[in-house]
Amino acid sequence: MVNITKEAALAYHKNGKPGKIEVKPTKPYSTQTDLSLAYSPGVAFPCLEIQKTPDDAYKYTAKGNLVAVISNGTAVLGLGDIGAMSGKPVMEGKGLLFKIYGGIDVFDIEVDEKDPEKFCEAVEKIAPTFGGINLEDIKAPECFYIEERLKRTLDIPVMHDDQHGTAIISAAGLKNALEVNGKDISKVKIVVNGAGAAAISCTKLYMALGAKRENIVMLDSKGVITSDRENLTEQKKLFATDRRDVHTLEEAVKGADVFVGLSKGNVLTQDMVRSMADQPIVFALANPVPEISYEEAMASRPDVLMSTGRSDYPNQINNVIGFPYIFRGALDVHASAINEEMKLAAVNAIANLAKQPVPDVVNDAYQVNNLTFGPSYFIPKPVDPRLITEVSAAVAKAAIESGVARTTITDWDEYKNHLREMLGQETKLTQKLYDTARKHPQRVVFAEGIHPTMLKAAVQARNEGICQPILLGNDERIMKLAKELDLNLDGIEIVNLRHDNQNDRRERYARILAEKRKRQGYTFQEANDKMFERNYFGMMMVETGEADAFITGLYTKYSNTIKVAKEVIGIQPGYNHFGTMHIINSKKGVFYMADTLINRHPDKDVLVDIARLSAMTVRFFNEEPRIAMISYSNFGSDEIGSPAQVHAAVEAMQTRYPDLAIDGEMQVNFALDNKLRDAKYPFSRLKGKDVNTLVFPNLSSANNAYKLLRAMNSDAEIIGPIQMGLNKPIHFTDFECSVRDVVNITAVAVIDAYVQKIKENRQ
Ligand SMILES: NC(=O)C1=CN([C@@H]2O[C@H](COP(=O)(O)OP(=O)(O)OC[C@H]3O[C@@H](n4cnc5c(N)ncnc54)[C@H](OP(=O)(O)O)[C@@H]3O)[C@@H](O)[C@H]2O)C=CC1
Ligand SMILES: CC(=O)C(=O)O
Ligand SMILES: [Mg+2]
Repeated sequence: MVNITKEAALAYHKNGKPGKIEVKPTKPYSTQTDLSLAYSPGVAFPCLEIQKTPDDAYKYTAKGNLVAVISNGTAVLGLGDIGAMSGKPVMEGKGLLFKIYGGIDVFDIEVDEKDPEKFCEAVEKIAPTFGGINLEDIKAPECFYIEERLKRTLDIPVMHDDQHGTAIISAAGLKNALEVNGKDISKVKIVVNGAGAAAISCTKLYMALGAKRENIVMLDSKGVITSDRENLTEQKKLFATDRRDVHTLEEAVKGADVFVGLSKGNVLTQDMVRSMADQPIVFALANPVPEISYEEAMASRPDVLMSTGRSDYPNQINNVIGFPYIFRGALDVHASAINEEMKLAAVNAIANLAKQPVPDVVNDAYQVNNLTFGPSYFIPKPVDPRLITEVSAAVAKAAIESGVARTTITDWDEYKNHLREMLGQETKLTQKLYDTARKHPQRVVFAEGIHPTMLKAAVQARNEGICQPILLGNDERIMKLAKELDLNLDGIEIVNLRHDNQNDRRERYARILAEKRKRQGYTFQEANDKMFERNYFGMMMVETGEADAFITGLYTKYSNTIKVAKEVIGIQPGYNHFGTMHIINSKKGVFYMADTLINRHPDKDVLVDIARLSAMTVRFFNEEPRIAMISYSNFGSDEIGSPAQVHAAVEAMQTRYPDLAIDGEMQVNFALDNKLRDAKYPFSRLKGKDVNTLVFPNLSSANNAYKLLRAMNSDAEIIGPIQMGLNKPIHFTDFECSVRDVVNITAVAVIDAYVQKIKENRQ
């Protein structure tokens, strides 16, 4: 749990550029021509096109991806009516969340106007700027009128987030919490504390899901809303109870199954929670202070299913899990509204996602091993990268089906890929690897079946359809671990090499290896002993064709694996060395780096082999290599030691491959900036070319370069290590590889195996 102090929060907002968001140009602006296009005279042309065809605003301006977060500051979080400008940090915060989770740009607009008519007029006048309007923190009952009117008068999606964003996510939470405790929504007794924007809308949606009005008791600041109370607003009347035995919260929650708080902090006591029915659901959603703290609720009884609106506790129910994705889906089909169908589609998509296996990135973000559906995880986490694909696609589909979309989407896979790319989660390369592997799945042996990362990766690779996994290891221990991690091993073979059911297999492998290495002094007995080691055994499976690829390295040191690979598999003809490459899949492009793991102090000949292998591997990924041989010196400026070796390797490569785009030695900045390079070294063979391959002078520099990128949490995805130069698809992992890393390597191994098979068939 994170402890946020006032000082830290103020410093966060103040430091650097004050506030949290900024506007950035999206078109070039460095030359006179750029400026003439961006502004006068060029800008007149799109203006006139839009005048003729208003929908062209989506084509020529930022409208289609721009949402206004508009508030008058009358119900800012649970802080109350603090005024328009005081609410600005919250509205900027919404802007930040829209951007990072939905890729949507936001102007936050604080309107100093409490009169609903005048407020609406202001919004209506600025609406042409935007593709959608997110109303925020406007108090009840005015918010109901405001939203209804703007929905009627505007032809873009308008949503009051505190009403519907909250309703969608809390309804998904309620649906799942009821699945956890096995209760029926039509029978549960629900107490809603609060009768404002959020509470009314949430309760309406619970009823749409099956909750019964007669089972609901709602309270406002004056206590239980009974039907005999005077001066009730229209919205409160909808939920006024005919019961006369309850007046206070304490009385209302007695025996209740569900408490939903959308009111203010610290109004629910531990005794009240204790008085509720078995396995009570407590959603204490007031912000920033919930109706009861997470700690207090959990200490009151062990069976409580607890949520708050805060990100620092489990089961966060907060509209952030809804609004970025709801607007994303609505904007992408130019929807004219956000309707009930779209809201229900979002509820179901969010609820279903919590039941799917959780990706590593989410476990890592919360520093846990294994989030699984249950009492402390029944709502997806806001950082879950699948929210954008699942929720936005469901919303967009519902908009199309319910007739409010003005454009359509036909290829949903492509749409989802586009969403992933937009957020930089997935770029084409990774997608291409998975798609290719999926078309040609192979039998992949995972050496360390008992390692949780490898076990999860094997299961995920099977789920992705990219391979038929074979796990090496003790079957009982693997099955026990799978049970603990809630993994299904259907379709995955386990080979316990100590008790292999193919009785003669170890012996058979030993004979083959001994025969192959007899001239290196190998005896059958030595080879037989080695077959008790997973790397020997697994590589022999590939060597004999009983499997297609092998993944190892989570437990084993490279030096050991390298030795075994050389003995069992051997280096490709025409090479004396092998190496590894890491791929940096960044917003700047895809870069290939070698040798990142194997050759510690390469001399000229080793560097030549690494450069040749790199060229071959880059072509394997369907790209033409453009290789910079890296050093701390440029084109001979340093003439001794490592730069001289690199220089000699470049000369050898250029002589041997006159058409290959390779040059050096050069520093990394010259490699990656061709303008800089061309200006200073116009003679280079790489003139005018964007380098895509970096061959480093030694292991320390290559290894540190990719690890530095990883440690800096850059946007780049790092794929690898990718083995280059062995006779068969034997691939290695890092000790610290994540599940995703291992699955990525598996995809590469599968393609590697498939390509080798094609080559063998041709020969
Ligand atoms: N987790 C989430 O995603 C979200 C949380 N919220 C939180 O919900 C709360 C309400 O927000 P919102 O609906 O927008 O605000 P509103 O101002 O529209 O509504 C507040 C409601 O709370 C009632 N209330 C105030 N004090 C009490 C009390 N002691 N007991 C019972 N009811 C009380 C008010 O009663 P009366 O009608 O008598 O004035 C009113 O009905 C805030 O704390 C907000 O942060 C809101 C949206 C999303
Ligand atoms: C989360 C939110 O919108 C609120 O508390 O007002
Ligand atoms: Mg709000």
